[in-house]
Amino acid sequence: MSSPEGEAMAAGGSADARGRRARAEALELARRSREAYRLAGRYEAAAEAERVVAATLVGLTAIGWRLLVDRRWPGTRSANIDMILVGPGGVFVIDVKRWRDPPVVAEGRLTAGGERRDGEVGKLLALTRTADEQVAALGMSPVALRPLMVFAGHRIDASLGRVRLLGHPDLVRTLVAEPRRLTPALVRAVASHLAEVFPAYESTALEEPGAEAAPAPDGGGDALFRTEDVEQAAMESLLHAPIERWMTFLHPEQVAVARREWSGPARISGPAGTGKTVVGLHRAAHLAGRSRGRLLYVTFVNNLPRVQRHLFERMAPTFADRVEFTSLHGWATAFLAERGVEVQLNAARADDAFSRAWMTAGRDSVLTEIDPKPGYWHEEIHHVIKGRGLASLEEYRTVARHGRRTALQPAHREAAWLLYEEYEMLRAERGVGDFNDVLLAALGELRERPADPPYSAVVVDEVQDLTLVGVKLLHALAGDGPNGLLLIGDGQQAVYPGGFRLADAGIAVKGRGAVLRTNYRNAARILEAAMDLVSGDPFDDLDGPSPNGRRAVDLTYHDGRVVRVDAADGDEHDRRLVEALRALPERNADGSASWAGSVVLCRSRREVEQYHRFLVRAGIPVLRLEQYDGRPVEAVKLGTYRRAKGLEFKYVFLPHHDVGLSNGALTDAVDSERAELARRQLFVAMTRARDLLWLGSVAADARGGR
Ligand SMILES: Nc1ncnc2c1ncn2[C@@H]1O[C@H](COP(=O)(O)OP(=O)(O)OP(=O)(O)O)[C@@H](O)[C@H]1O
Repeated sequence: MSSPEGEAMAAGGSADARGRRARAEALELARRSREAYRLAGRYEAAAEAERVVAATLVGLTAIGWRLLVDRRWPGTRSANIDMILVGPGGVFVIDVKRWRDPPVVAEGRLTAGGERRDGEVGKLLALTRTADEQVAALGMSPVALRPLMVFAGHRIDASLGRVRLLGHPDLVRTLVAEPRRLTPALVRAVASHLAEVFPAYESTALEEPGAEAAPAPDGGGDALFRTEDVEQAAMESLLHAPIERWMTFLHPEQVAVARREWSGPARISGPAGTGKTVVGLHRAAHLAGRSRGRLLYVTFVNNLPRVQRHLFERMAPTFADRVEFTSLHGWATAFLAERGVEVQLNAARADDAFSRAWMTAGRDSVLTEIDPKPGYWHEEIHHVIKGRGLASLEEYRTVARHGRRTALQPAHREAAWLLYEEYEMLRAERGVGDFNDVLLAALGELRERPADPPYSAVVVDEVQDLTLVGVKLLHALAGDGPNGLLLIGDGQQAVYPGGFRLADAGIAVKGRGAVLRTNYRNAARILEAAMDLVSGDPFDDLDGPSPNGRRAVDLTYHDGRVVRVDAADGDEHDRRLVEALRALPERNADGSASWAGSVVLCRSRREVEQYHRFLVRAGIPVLRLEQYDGRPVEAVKLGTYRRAKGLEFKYVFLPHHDVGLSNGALTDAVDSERAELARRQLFVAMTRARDLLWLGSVAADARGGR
């Protein structure tokens, strides 16, 4: 996922220039609004407050906004919505209200003078949906469209779902302060499109120049709004980095997927970098706009929800408090705590129980014929036996171990089951649970009593990394209702062994799938290098196996480089890494390298620790991915391949990238399985890079580095 790395600093130029621009905009707005006010006096026998609203909106046209007045709404019966305003902050469908009694919003309802006025909100929403459809044809996401009720003569600032309610004194300031979404050219293009699809009843009187003008109110522009307030609002908008383009515009096919009606659980798949998460986020916003309930956006890795939440807050601030971003384990732990169920999660003590179990039931068993190292069997227990929630040896005997390439004989399955039972006994003796226990307990609890209030939709990102129990849990949470469960993922990027078919989880998605095929992230050379690595590897993609790793992907052209460094020894390797980091093309104002868009990724946590110390000694600021939330930080990010799931960076550095990959023909099935997993993990790391991929390696005899 892209983040506004580096853009914040570039936003709007120097502080002085921004200040001048904000002041100029405020003055121009005041001047034009005064003119409009005088004109409004000529053409309308309008109340003073209404005249002020109209004048200030017209004034916005002097600073880059487009105003469409008195539109016809084809296909709708209520045609009395007043205006559509298009500007740097997006599209606003505006209904100006001239109520005698002040509007009141309480408990999700709109009233005035003690009478309910929800119908008015419903009407505005319905018209906004018509506009949603029209902008979708331009590839514009509904997140950039906001229905606005403006109250002449009253003061209010509230929201009812998607609808914002504003009194006229705060109107201009609020619109001007919006972060910038549309460039001037896009404002023109969107406004022209809307002018065509929503034709005017007649040309508006307000826009005609008048020969005679009524006098401006006392104090001129100050009676319409305070110029200083608008100046401050313009400054606020200029201080924020502009909203990334994909947060407003998608490929029309992506918009169609985000808005599609699905009668039950659905699935979005596609190779790395094809905008799966982007579509997932837009879909979450779309669903939030149509329902009143909570939504859950869940993924496996811990730090990704933080990054996604920040992206969503920028992209669709209106709905930010409606969507919960969380990791699966984070959600399950909070849910169990809410229900008063205790699971003493202690991964370290659970691992210790496994080591003991291995000593008694593993290391002298037939399992060593397959793999003498306990790691393989640890994974077998966590991803296959417990991860699938298997209840008996009988079940385990016949289960298809999707994603694990090494065949097990009945004797091996029996031995693995005994090891599992030993582990469970020792773990229980210690009174601790592992991650699977948390998910199993949450699933049991949910089956007994559903979540209250329920989620109206659950979006699962990176679904390929979940265990079967994890997916069952989310299915139990979302149910089989329309637009309830959306699974997003790509089997080629699975970084854990094991695997399952959706049918195993009782989830049917037939006929409700979308495949994305255009890579928007990686430069062609980077994607090519990554694809080369896995092109011979079949992979499991939840619905069934895929025969090989080379997939049809369309590329969006952009330049980029793959730099391969073959060093004679570890010291040279690391020296060249530092040189490459210092030579990054992006610079700070003082000419030093900008680290904001770069990441160093390692295979293991141990290696991360080593590189952390090394980079700090070399005077390079480091931010661990555990602390990264997607916002720009002037430091090199550092973490494991697994932690980098779902993220993206301009510059990606992979030291010792080829350790653990197969060099020749591997005869041992477990070794080839391990090498294949290592390739897939490296593939994930490589496909995080947008513009530069640095691949470090050391001649085999000198491997080991520092
Ligand atoms: N329509 C679009 N126009 C321009 N850029 C886009 C578009 N859609 C997506 N992108 C860009 O592509 C990048 C990759 O998107 P995203 O992270 O959603 O892909 P993904 O399929 O989830 O990737 P992965 O599976 O590798 O994590 C985004 O950060 C965004 O910058």
